[in-house]
Amino acid sequence: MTQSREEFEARLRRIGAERYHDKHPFHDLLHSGGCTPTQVRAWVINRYAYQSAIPMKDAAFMSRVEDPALRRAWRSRIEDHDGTDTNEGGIERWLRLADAVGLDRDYVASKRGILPATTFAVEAYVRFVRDKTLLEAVAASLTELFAPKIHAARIEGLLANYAFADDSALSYFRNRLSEAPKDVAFGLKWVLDHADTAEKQDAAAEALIFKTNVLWAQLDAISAAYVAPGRIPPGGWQPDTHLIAVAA
Ligand SMILES: O=C(O)c1cc(C(=O)O)c2c(n1)C(=O)C(=O)c1cc(C(=O)O)[nH]c1-2
Repeated sequence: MTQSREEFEARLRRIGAERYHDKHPFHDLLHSGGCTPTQVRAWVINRYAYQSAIPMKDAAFMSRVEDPALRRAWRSRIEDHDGTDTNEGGIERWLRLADAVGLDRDYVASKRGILPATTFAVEAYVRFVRDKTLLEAVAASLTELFAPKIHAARIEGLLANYAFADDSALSYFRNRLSEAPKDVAFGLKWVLDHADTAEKQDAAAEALIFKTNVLWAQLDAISAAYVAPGRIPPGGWQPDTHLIAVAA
């Protein structure tokens, strides 16, 4: 049976409450100051896979949109990450975080050393957005409903617990606090407007679940490789390599 707008929105929010990666133990470790410099660096390196793929998935999305108004509403997402003449952009901000934790930013940007499972998860998201319906693609982006809370917790936790953390290092997250709400307000309304049958609502909910799995799998991969006992897969970043002379 088709759910009302309100019921369907509540269903989407429940998916976040149950499955979003703020529940992952690696985030508790990171935000509470329990990560070693190696674990923080492993997270920065691997999360770059996600950061660098986001504008590519948004470009993949836009390449399929016939409606100029939808493309116009969407394109700021690419600029938020890639930057403009007046905005350095999220990718550059992420590389500043890499600098701050003592990593060679060229190594991070090269994406060598990213864990296999992280790569698979991120590629699955780009492919999902390229291949599924537009409704499923927009619904998958709605994990951003839950992101501002984790970004705020991260700013607070990192500032309190790590010497590397300052306004410059954490500017990525502070910017997302203002960028994400505009994206998600648009995306949520679009999904609620377009998921007008039970089948479409189910597909949108499944897409959001898929996306929570993309996020969760990345943290599982980092934990399996870098949290004790820890087994780093062949080709994964080796601790104490590709550093610059700054203490994390
Ligand atoms: O730090 C996080 O926990 C987190 C999560 C998510 C998310 O929920 O997908 C995004 C981001 N950050 C983020 O910074 C970001 O730019 C972003 C874009 C998207 C997307 O699916 O289009 N998700 C996220």
